[in-house]
Amino acid sequence: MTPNPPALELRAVTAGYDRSAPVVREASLAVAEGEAVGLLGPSGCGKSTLAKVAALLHRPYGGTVHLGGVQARGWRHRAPRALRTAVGVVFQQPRLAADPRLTLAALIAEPLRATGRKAEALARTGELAGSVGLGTDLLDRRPHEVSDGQLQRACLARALALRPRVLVCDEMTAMLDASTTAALVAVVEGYRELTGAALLAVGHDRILLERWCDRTVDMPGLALPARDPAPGPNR
Ligand SMILES: Nc1ncnc2c1ncn2[C@@H]1O[C@H](COP(=O)(O)OP(=O)(O)OP(=O)(O)O)[C@@H](O)[C@H]1O
Repeated sequence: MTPNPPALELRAVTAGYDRSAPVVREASLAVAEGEAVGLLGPSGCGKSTLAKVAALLHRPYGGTVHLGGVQARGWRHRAPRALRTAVGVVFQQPRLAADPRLTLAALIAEPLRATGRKAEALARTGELAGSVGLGTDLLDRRPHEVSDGQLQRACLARALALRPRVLVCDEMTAMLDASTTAALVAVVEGYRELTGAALLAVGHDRILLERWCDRTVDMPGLALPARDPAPGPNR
């Protein structure tokens, strides 16, 4: 029997913000269906950049991204809907990731509305809020009227709204206290148990990621060894 393709696969991805000096060079990584992989590495090594590439939010200069064996050929809004909705993402700073004008209810329902599922948005917003431990009394508030932890719960609910097969958590708990961290990790694990989704969790906290994930990888180790220079005439 042919094994299932990885839920997420990055092949020799080169990415960054200046083509002449990419921050990620030929990074390769595969996350199997149902697997949780922790991505570790020092600050500034390019973890978030790679996470954005994996979530189809940042176009790489080279290499390919595959979701469930399907190669991505567009990025951001140009990515085909089936691929865009296959991956959910939660960032470190909920205040940068959330539109300050939206109520938490509208924030959570954003992906459902954006994909034309208005009735489902109405029906499921309360359930999604409940699944991340957010009281329905908070749903009419805007981001500036809730705590970072509450807002991050709403961002996690938004990421889960379309039931993604892959969840990318980029330092999701870096700004949160220990009990909120444990609660959000438990939500992600509950979702994965229910759906078999794969997880790419990015962070600095080796202890947390080693406890949370099936395995961890170190960002510098993802880069392929530099190619040997082309042999010269005397080699
Ligand atoms: N939008 C951007 N424009 C230009 N440079 C950027 C941008 N975002 C990140 N960088 C630079 O790319 C490099 C890698 O950043 P990235 O955020 O991917 O690293 P990181 O490993 O996630 O860091 P940290 O652990 O501190 O979050 C850094 O030198 C950073 O300054």
